[in-house]
Amino acid sequence: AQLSVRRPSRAASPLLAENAETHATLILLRHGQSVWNEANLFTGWADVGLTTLGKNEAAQGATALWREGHTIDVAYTSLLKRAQQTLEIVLKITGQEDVTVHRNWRLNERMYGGLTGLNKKETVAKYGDDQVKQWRRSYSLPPPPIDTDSEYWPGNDNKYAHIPTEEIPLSECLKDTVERCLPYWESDITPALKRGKTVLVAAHGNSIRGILKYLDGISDDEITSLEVPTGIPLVYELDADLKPLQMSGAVAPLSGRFLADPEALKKAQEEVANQSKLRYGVK
Ligand SMILES: O=C(O)[C@@H](CO)OP(=O)(O)O
Repeated sequence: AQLSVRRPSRAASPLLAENAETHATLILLRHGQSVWNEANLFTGWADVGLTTLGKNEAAQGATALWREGHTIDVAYTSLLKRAQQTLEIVLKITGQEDVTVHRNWRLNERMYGGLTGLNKKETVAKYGDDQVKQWRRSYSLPPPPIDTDSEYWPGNDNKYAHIPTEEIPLSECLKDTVERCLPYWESDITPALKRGKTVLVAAHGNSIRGILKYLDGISDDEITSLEVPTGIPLVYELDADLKPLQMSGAVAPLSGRFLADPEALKKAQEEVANQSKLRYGVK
């Protein structure tokens, strides 16, 4: 059944500085925990589904959005099922299953190259903390390329048969991810935002980090320490030039706000960073 949604007046959001006027709303959502997140494996374009916890995270994110009364006009996601499943859960729980969903490979996770399928902590044990940190978070140094014989090279997956071979990555750093995300941002997402729509993008940790770097003008250095947790919606209000408005409750360097209490958010962000720290957890 359609849930009733309370749409706050756009021009009078209590979360915005006085005189700031919202033209469009952008909601970014990383998928819930995937089977490979759970196993602590480098994932990238490997197409794995959500765990039960991941589905619950998506449901919690959906509830947080529903509580705030967001009415989604149009939704975008990647070609990977963990993001698609998350989006489906959100639209179902918020009673908005009729929303049009656009899927595009340019919103995929960063392609993890030769690291795809390796355990993050085992990789640290083998190559060292510094090397893995660089591979995970350096802005412009890509991990080693994947072998084109590998089952994880997207060129061997018919889902990507429509993409020219030279555009199918062998490995990507965040800079590469930004460069392949932005053309889609400009061609397909920007027009909806320009028309004042409320847009939901269900994507991935690193494709969202790339969009945030662009939106908030975050430096190459600062982006290395920004983590995006699973299943917590991140809401941006944009002005008519699509510049982000500073929202109260936002944590620098972001001007949008995560729908989570600050302590829970910090803990979730630290957990992402700690996935490649040997002394944390068991996997
Ligand atoms: O493995 C991946 O594809 C990503 C997201 O899960 O991991 P990381 O946070 O290490 O970049």
